[in-house]
Amino acid sequence: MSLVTENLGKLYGDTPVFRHVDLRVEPGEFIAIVGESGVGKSTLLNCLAALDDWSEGRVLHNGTDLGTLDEAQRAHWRRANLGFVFQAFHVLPHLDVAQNIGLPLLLLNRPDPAHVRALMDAVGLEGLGARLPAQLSGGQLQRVAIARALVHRPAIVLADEPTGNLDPATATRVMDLLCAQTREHGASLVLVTHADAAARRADRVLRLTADGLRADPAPT
Ligand SMILES: Nc1ncnc2c1ncn2[C@@H]1O[C@H](COP(=O)(O)OP(=O)(O)OP(=O)(O)O)[C@@H](O)[C@H]1O
Repeated sequence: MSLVTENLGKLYGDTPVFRHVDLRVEPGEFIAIVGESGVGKSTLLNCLAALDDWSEGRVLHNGTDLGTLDEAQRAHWRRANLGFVFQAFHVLPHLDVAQNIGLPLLLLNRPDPAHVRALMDAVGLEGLGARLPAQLSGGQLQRVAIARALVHRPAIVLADEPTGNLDPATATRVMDLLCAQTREHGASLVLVTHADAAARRADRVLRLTADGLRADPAPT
C-alpha cells in the first residue's frame, strides 16, 4: 500500500513550483518534508491527496494512478484511504466536536459513536463532544482535526504544519498524539513542518527544492 510519486512536477502557467519529485512512502513509515517557505510543500501534500492537480509525472497509490481518476473517484479514494490534517484545521463550524470527528465514518456509512468517544478520550477531548469549534482553544481544535483525520483508520495520514500555531508544550502533545495514533493504526504519516522538533521524530526527513526532494541531514 505504498504511495509513490514519479517525476512529479507542478507549474502555474509556465512557472514551475517544483519538478522531478520522486517519493515513495512505505506502509507505516513517517516522513517529514521540510523546505523554505513558498517552495511548494503544501502544494506537494495537496497533490499526494489528489486535492490539487499536477502538471508532470504521476501519483500512484497501491498501483492505482490517481491521475486517471475523475473527481468522484478521487473523493471516494480519499474517503477510504486518507486522513488529512490541514494547516487551518478546516473543522466545520456548525457541527459539534463529536460530529466533526465522526464525519469521515458517516461519509463511509460506518457511524461508530463508541469509537469516536474512545478517540476523543485518547486525544484529550473527553467531555467536549457537544462543544462547537468556536468554543475551543487552538490546541483543542488541532486535536479535533487530528482525531478526524484518524477516526476511519486510514492507511495514509497527511499533515500540513499541524503544530504551526501552537505553543511548544501543546505542539509536543499534539505531535505525541499524532505519532502514537498513526503508529497504533499502522498508518503512513507524511508531515510538512518547519519545526525541527517535529521533523526529528520522523523515520526520514526530506527537503523539497525547486528541483526535487532529497534526504535532509538530521537536525541536531
Ligand atoms: N493559484 C496560484 N497561482 C500561482 N502561484 C501559486 C498559486 N498557489 C500557490 N502558488 C505559489 O506556489 C508556491 C508554493 O506554495 P506552497 O503554499 O505550496 O508553499 P509552502 O512551501 O507550503 O510554503 P509555506 O512554508 O510558506 O507554507 C508559492 O510560491 C506560491 O506563491
